[in-house]
Amino acid sequence: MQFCAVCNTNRAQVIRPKNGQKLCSQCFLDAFEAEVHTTILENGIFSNRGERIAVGASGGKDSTVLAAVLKTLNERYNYGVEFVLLSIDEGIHGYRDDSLETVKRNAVQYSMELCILGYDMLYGWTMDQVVEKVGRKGNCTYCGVFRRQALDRGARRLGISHILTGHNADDIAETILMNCKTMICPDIDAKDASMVAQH
Ligand SMILES: Nc1ncnc2c1ncn2[C@@H]1O[C@H](COP(=O)(O)OP(=O)(O)OP(=O)(O)O)[C@@H](O)[C@H]1O
Repeated sequence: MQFCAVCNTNRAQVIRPKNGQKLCSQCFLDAFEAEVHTTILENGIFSNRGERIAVGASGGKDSTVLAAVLKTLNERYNYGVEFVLLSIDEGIHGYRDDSLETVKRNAVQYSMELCILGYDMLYGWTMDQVVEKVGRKGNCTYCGVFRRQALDRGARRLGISHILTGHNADDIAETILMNCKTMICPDIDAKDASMVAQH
């Protein structure tokens, strides 16, 4: 059995990809929260007390962790800001419906206001209808562009000028690989790029 590199008492349960450190779950949570807090302070992310800030909430693990850690730190360090969950329903049957249920539960659990906006409300088309019209090829590109704009429009409707998203290091690596692919490796597709990013 390997012991946690920080407390040296509990069993190590996580290997941190960024530094190879083996930590128990409590020490991992402590380190993660401390790093997020430091990033918030160093970058002056919450400089306007009383400001309402949107959290892009997809119902997936990254944005759920984001909402949870923001609630914890806002209470612990009294940033004095208010978070509003903003969810975009692309209108993809059998895909977003389930995750929106998670967002609704999160809103209750974290006591955050929730705003759900659909592509149908914003653009007059659901993604299912777009696919029916243009086919499957390239539909992720349409969807990604619509989603970014939908988050902007949603925030404007709420009178909010800042949006936080749960993009992580893998997402950034994937974006870089996808942007490079035409130059260095034209055959790589999004799934391959994502797998490379994770390694
Ligand atoms: N439908 C959505 N509504 C609101 N925000 C979204 C939506 N989809 C994505 N986002 C925001 O963009 C971030 C990155 O989205 P991406 O599609 O890469 O999902 P992901 O990396 O799987 O994250 P998650 O686990 O939160 O779904 C999410 O963490 C979230 O903050």
